[in-house]
Amino acid sequence: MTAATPALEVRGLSVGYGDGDVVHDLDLTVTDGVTAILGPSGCGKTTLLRTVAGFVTPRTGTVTVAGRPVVADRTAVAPRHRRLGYVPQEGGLFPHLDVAANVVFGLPRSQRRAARATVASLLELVDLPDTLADRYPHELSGGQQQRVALARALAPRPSMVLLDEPFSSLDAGLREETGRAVVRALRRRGAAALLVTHDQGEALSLADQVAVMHSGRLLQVGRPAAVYLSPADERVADFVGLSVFLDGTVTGSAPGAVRCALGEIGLRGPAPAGPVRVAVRAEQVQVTSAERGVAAEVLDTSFFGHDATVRVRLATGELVVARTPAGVVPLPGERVGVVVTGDVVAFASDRRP
Ligand SMILES: Nc1ncnc2c1ncn2[C@@H]1O[C@H](COP(=O)(O)OP(=O)(O)OP(=O)(O)O)[C@@H](O)[C@H]1O
Repeated sequence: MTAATPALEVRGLSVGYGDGDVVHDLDLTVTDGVTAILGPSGCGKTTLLRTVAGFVTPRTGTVTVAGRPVVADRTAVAPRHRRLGYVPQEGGLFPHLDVAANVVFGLPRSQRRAARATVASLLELVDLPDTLADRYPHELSGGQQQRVALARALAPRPSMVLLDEPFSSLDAGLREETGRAVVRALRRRGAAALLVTHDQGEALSLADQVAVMHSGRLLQVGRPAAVYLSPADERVADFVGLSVFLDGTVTGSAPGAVRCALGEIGLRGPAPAGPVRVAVRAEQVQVTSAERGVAAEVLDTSFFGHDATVRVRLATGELVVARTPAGVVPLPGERVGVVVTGDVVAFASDRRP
């Protein structure tokens, strides 16, 4: 594989189990690094991952791993020969084998015996101490189990690792720490990764590239900031981040601006002239004193510690959500003013989800 050879190329992939397809004519290129497949439950993320792994046979399409076709016209390379690592949701460690035996399990039999030093270096790779080598999976925390599962997946030096919701069973703090450790290990090893998740925070914070999936199709593939700041359509804006959508009009009277119930707001990126749907991120909405901004009444609030969300109803009837600092949360029923900071994106009105 040369530096220019993508770690993974998927072209025209359609996959179904019965009558209809659950993945439709999908294209995806992973150059290197971590690509997150982000989408709601049932959109086909796991099916895509399992098809790349070779556990599911597609109806049509091709899959190329590090320049080598593994699914093509008359080719279907067996899963174990695809040079891919696989980390399932709950690690999938063998309960009757200790950590060392689990880690070397993916290596050819001839290499397993001489592997004590290999075990130590693989555990070090995932930031675990060698002292865990003799423990059994039930003697490890959930985060440690996932790191061992990654060490096992990386042992045969795959060009890419497939991770299926690997952190979903971990609690919030552990999830973040384990996620960072896993990405560090992948980078150290120079392995690309496809990470399936329905957690947008995980996708945005861990991945180099985010592919937003909906009903078996990819709506947008791009860097995390691009997907967040310039969503391709209303469905992406709705699924990634917390937004409110308001009817608006791009009149052209103020260039690069849109008029909606929150006033006239600058536009980020192009928007069609005429009626549009305006996406305003909750963190762009400031709740202030009633004398300022657009008049509103507080409906309810949710306190999260690091911040809070405040749901308000505008005098025009529209509901708007604001993300506010946790120290200044107004009370339900309070009359407030609402101000938008920064630019917004807008989509043609006929492209509602
Ligand atoms: N083995 C199977 N046989 C039949 N239908 C299946 C099978 N596996 C998945 N499906 C269906 O295919 C669709 C996509 O499922 P898939 O598991 O790929 O989605 P997902 O996005 O990974 O969902 P989740 O996040 O809930 O795991 C769903 O409607 C599901 O019911």
